Amino acid sequence: MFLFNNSIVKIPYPENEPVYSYAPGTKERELLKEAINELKSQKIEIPLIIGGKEVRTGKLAKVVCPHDHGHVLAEYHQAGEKEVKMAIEAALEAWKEWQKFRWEERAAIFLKAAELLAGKYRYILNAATMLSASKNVFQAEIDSACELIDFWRFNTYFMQQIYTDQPPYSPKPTWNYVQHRPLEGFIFAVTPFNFTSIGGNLPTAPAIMGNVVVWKPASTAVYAPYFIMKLLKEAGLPDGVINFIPGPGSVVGNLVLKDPNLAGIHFTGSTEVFQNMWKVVGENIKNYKYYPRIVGETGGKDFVFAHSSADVKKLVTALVRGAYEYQGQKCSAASRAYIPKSLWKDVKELMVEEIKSIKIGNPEDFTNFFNAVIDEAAFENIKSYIDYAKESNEAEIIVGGGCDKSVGYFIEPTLVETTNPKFKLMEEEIFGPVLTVYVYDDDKYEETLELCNSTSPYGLTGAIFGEDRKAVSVALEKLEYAAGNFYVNDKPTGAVVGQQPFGGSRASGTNDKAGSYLNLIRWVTPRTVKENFDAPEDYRYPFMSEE
Ligand SMILES: NC(=O)c1ccc[n+]([C@@H]2O[C@H](COP(=O)([O-])OP(=O)(O)OC[C@H]3O[C@@H](n4cnc5c(N)ncnc54)[C@H](O)[C@@H]3O)[C@@H](O)[C@H]2O)c1
Ligand SMILES: N[C@@H](CCC=O)C(=O)O
Repeated sequence: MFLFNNSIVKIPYPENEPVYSYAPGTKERELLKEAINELKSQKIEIPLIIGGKEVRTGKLAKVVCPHDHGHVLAEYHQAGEKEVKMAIEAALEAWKEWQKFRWEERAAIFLKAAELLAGKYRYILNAATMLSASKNVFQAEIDSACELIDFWRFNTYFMQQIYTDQPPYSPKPTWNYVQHRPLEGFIFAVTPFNFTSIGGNLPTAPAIMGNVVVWKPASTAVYAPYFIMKLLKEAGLPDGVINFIPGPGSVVGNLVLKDPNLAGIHFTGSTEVFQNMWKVVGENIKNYKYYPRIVGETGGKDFVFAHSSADVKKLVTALVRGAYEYQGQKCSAASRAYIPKSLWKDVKELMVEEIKSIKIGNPEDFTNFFNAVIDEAAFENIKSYIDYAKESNEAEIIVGGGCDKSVGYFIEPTLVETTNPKFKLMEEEIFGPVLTVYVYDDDKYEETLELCNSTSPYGLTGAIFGEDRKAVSVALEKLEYAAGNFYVNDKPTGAVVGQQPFGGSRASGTNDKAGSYLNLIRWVTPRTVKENFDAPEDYRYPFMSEE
């Protein structure tokens, strides 16, 4: 199984996967429609995958289309205590071989996975994401196809960068070098519902670096991950390197987190869940064999801040895309905006016109820009914020606000204006298509930047719009810690692997930047080796000699 190769090989220089258009008449459109029809015509059964084997528990849960919740796409088996133990054992068993694989072999597996996804799996993964997460074709393509392909191509490249990073100096007669070993133990990957690519990246980033993984996907995102497991097997990933155990977060999480062999957590999801996981780790710290690495990207309250010199059309496009693409269910989505009084009339008029033109419905109809939110719990939570705004005398719904869950979980793109810059909707993450605007006096630019910086506990993404360079510079300075991904005259969403490493700090996470060497470096434990080619033979130092 090992490649005997005495050459120093190089990973191909990665390039971002092109985004297909799916315009009428294109081949990709035809293939995607075929894949959608195929998935819709069947109800599949999704097993757990432990040590490469399919495991069925009989404790079944449903996968439905959020835009048509009567349509069941699959039933999946849920893990309990027995399966959690089996998954950890299978991972630890696989560790013995996997950590010995040469890095070129690991790279080859993930580069092949990228090609499989760029080719025959592209349509199945996109169709699965459209149907089970309610994404339009463009949102599916940039996520489940392009971003995941990019993660695999770029991460293998970054792996090589990490391995080549060596101590700069070895004075004669010594040779110093660093071996970037995988962690001892297993990594617990816990993934969110909203990005298939994050689902694929969190277990594979540690695996690329030679680690073994127990993967718990979100209960609302089991469908597309199941196809990722199939793809990885076809790419040659050995059994047991990644073990797939869907199940209730609290049940699976608590069991895994207390295992003494836990070497790391790779999490993306809400701040609350992450903080609880950290707490469990803290409470069990004496029981672990190693200090678990904790990497988590969590919530956001992302902002767009406009200066009076902003271009109104560009600002409005960024607000509409930033707030309403994928129904605002991106951790990076614009959910609060600060607009100067001098621009508000024009911005408001154009926003209302644009929002009213947004076509809402099933993603299978490619003319729809906007689809459903993920499930009933999300629907009720988002609606509660809209109801709160409706009832408040500090806010007004400018457009939208309608909610209907009779067929699918549909919430209209909603624009709220508030007179209170600390209004609840300006502070808390809603994770839905609700954008709240605070209109400020033009001459209070700097004070309002400070307000923006101190309003929410998060620090994920943000954007400044303005043609006046001095105003942009002031914003860059005043908002230095307000966002881990900061945009100048661009929307705060849509980071691309290899271009804008992604993540935030404050309550938004550990900022270990997905899609960069900064993330991969968390999955190695370096050993420094000093070889001495001419070791001293006398313990005495020269200064001790007699004159
Ligand atoms: N910063 C980022 O890069 C980023 C990216 C995507 C999503 N997010 C955040 O994710 C959230 C939305 O995703 P979600 O609804 O899937 O989040 P969530 O926190 O509800 O769930 C995330 C994962 O945690 C699991 N989980 C829940 N309770 C658990 C427990 N006690 N122990 C272990 N695991 C547990 C869930 O089953 C799921 O797999 C938003 O807050 C969003 O901002 C952040
Ligand atoms: N990386 C994505 C957000 C991921 C979170 O949901 C973006 O930049 O929009």
